[in-house]
Amino acid sequence: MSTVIKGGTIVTADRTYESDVLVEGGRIAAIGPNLSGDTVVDAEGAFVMPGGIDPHTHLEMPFMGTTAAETWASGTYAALSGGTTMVVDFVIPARTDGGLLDALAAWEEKATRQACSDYSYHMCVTGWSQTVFDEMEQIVARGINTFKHFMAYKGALMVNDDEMFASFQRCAALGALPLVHAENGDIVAALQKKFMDAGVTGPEGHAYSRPPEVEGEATNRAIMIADAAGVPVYIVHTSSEQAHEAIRRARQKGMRVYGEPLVQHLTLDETEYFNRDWDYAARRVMSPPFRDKSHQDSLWAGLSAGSLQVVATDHCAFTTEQKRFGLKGFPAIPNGTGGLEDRMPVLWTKGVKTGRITMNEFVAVTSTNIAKILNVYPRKGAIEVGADADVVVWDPDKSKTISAATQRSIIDYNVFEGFEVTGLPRYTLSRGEIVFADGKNDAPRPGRGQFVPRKPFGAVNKALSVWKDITAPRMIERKPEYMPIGV
Ligand SMILES: NC(=O)NCCC(=O)O
Ligand SMILES: [Zn+2]
Ligand SMILES: [Zn+2]
Repeated sequence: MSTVIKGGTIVTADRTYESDVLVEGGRIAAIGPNLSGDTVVDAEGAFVMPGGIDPHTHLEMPFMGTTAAETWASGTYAALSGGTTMVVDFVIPARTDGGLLDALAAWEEKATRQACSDYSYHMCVTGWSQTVFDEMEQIVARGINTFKHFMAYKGALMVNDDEMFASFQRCAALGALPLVHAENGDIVAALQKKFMDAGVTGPEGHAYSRPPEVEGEATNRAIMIADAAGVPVYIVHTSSEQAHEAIRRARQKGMRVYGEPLVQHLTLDETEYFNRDWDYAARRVMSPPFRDKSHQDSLWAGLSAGSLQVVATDHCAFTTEQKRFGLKGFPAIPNGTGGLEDRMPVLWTKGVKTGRITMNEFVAVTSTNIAKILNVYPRKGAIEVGADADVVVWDPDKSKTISAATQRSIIDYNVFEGFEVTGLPRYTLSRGEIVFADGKNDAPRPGRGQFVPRKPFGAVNKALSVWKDITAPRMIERKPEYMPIGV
């Protein structure tokens, strides 16, 4: 059985051209004019792009005394309906001194049964021990080449500098990439207490207690630790000019540092937390919080200039009922928002249609760049012969108003409620299978999604370790005649 995507314009990270795409056995078999196949997918007037990759999700994650309500089944269906064909989810060990393999087993149990889209994992390092050191190697052998570190969430997920340094060195040795949630967790905890003591108990206190400086400081520190350990580093949910500045500066110095703004931070601002409706404001509580417009401008500039590489969602969706756990005080509001379904349409509307980014940059930041960073390119993130046929047929004229009432996500609200978006998937194909067709409401089969293993990094980590070795501080050989006598 073959499928031909006919009459469209292919848009990749570096080219735009008219061509048909032939799909066989789940892969792209040919690209060229006048191709034919058993099934025809109409791409007339549409753009044919690599399916989106969202490298930052927390589906059914146990967190802050509850569990994120978005399931693997609903979240990955929502993703496909918005043009995202692969998600990368964070595995969180239940213990700080190990349990990486147990946590992976728990995540596999949920994902293999339910995932509609392809998926991969990042492993979180939430403490340091000989067991963590040993298990990291086995995690890499299982196809996971990224380890996440939280500099915030004191008393829960947070790691200290020495633990991070140890883990980063281990990443360097294993050919893995460390990821960092960069906020100064000690200062956040102190500011949370300060605002609670002052009677600021509502969601606005969440934003006040996590100012951009807290993020900028931690980003600088994470970069310094990565440099000392001789490993590249990826900063998740970069939300502020201060963090972006740290990344920019490091990159100018030749360091391999990557930055990931979220579509929420690009399009929603801090006034959301000042809304008089408690539920409205609490539903938007996430870390880092939404910032003011000047930070948004900085993030958009970073995407077009190349100092920021990826747009993700950090999809970590709690219901209104769950958000109300923090009614007595904002520190207890579960942190996280949704966005999986809306990332591509919102970014297209607010980015491509406004001229902030080009179509090719859109493909780069939603798919190709992260495929390269995660070492799955060109199997994913490419329209190339031999690549997985993860393709979105994008209709640039199709519009809708985002609404919780019509979304696939099972959450009872949407932070983009009322956004008018133009540019939506007409079809989404995952390994050649049509998993979303506009106007049809059949969800793809849960469990059809496949785990995508990722090999350790060769070139980048090797280059860095060779250079670090050449430039390493060395002992100075001193002849006896240059040494003090009789001491
Ligand atoms: N971002 C957020 O508020 N929740 C998810 C966990 C994290 O990534 O920090
Ligand atoms: Zn985070
Ligand atoms: Zn996250």
